[in-house]
Amino acid sequence: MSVDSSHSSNVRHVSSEKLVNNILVEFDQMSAIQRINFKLEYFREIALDSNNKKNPKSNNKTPPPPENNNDKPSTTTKRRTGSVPCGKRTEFGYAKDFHEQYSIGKLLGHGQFGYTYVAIHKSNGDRVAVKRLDKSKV
Ligand SMILES: Nc1ncnc2c1ncn2[C@@H]1O[C@H](COP(=O)(O)OP(=O)(O)OP(=O)(O)O)[C@@H](O)[C@H]1O
Repeated sequence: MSVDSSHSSNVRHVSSEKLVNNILVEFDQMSAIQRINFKLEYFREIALDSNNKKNPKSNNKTPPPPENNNDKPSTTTKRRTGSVPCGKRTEFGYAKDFHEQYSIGKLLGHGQFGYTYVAIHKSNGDRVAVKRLDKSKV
């Protein structure tokens, strides 16, 4: 499955869109088990991040960062497993111009976080499933 983030009204920069497109092309090539692991890891990241935002000083299970190490920002939510570092810009080598390459077709269905459409590659006719995410929900 692929994901198209451009539906969101608060797209901040092109690199972010590129990252999402690249991640989703990778996702398209994963096996069912890999997709499940990807989703689990993704939602774990969101839960961790949202917990840290809500309770920055709370007594959660994440150990506090070492004090006064150096001037670098804290990395308490460091990724532990998985191959796609959510929130970081990663170059997968795929083109970012999704809408140049694909046209969006009919709606296939929807989940909690967005709607899934058929997308057709404009030059070779390949059909893929594209998930359009509302960024306010992730
Ligand atoms: N490759 C596909 N081919 C046909 N239909 C698909 C495809 N992928 C998804 N769909 C349809 O889109 C619906 C939503 O898919 P999606 O993967 O977003 O579900 P989900 O994982 O439950 O969503 P969420 O994670 O947002 O809760 C599916 O129930 C299915 O009907």
